[in-house]
Amino acid sequence: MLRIAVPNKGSLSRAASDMLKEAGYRQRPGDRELTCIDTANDVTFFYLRPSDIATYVASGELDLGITGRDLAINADTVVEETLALGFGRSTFRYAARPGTAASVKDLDGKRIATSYDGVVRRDLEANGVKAEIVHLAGAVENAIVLGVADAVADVVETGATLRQAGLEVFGEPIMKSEAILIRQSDNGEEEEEAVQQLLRRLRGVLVARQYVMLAYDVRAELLEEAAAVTPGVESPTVSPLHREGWVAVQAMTSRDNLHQAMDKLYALGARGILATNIDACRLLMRP
Ligand SMILES: Nc1ncnc2c1ncn2[C@@H]1O[C@H](COP(=O)(O)OP(=O)(O)OP(=O)(O)O)[C@@H](O)[C@H]1O
Ligand SMILES: O=P(O)(O)OC[C@H]1O[C@H](OP(=O)(O)OP(=O)(O)O)[C@H](O)[C@@H]1O
Ligand SMILES: [Mg+2]
Repeated sequence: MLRIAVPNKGSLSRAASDMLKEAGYRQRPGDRELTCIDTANDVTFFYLRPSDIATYVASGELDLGITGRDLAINADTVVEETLALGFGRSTFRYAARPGTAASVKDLDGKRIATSYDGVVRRDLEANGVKAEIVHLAGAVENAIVLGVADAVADVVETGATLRQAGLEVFGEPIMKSEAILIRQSDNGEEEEEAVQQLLRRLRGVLVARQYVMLAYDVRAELLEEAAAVTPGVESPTVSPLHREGWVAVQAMTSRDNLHQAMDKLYALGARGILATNIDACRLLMRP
């Protein structure tokens, strides 16, 4: 039976369970259960603090886990990123009172408050900066006004928390994060079929979220121009229409430029342009 770690609370918890449900797995009914057995798929899910998940996966006790890339890098253990899951996006940045610092180099000899000591230590080392790391469990933005640090290093999503604390980011982002699927690095074992299946299902969810199915009718002589607007993943499907000289086209189209594509098709003379959600899929996407 496959054993998978899922965040039990925090920013990633709900989205991780939702993604697994979309991929056809059973999830716990509430938010207090610590495990959930999915007998149909032969998987047990363990609900753990996201910052502990890399430790369990690295030890080999659990086969896979969902956590944040920043948390995985922050852990003392090494794990492998198997798949980026497209939610829980954030950046990890330094911040201080406006005008105090312009780059990481200005942190030499200063005190930096953070909950992510590992990420900060690595970044300071990479930049040859010697600074004191002040570990705090959370709400690190308060550390400057309360006098325990000169700068902070923390997760920034919208930037609202920093603004409220009167702080400004400075320097290059330390890292970009999102939720990722992790496994033990180099465990030397052939990937089990159950792992392959989970990966196929999660990739299917990613594609289903990213694409819509676009269908339209167009005059046959305009097909090449229309197909250039909607090339699909492999190639658009073209079917004859009862109406002489017209064809029906279907192609997967990225949500990001869906409306531009629909406008172009309409201008070209395509009609009956319909976009529908994809609920699930199995595809071989080119990288
Ligand atoms: N706005 C956000 N705040 C915090 N973490 C976020 C945010 N957006 C994305 N994340 C990601 O969520 C993970 C942090 O998970 P964690 O469970 O610590 O969240 P949390 O909301 O800070 O929970 P906690 O209540 O334990 O502080 C990191 O990978 C982080 O990059
Ligand atoms: O850029 P924003 O959208 O404001 O989000 C980032 C903030 O959210 C998180 O705090 P959280 O609510 O998890 O509290 P914590 O600091 O106690 O973990 C994070 O630590 C930042 O403080
Ligand atoms: Mg937090």
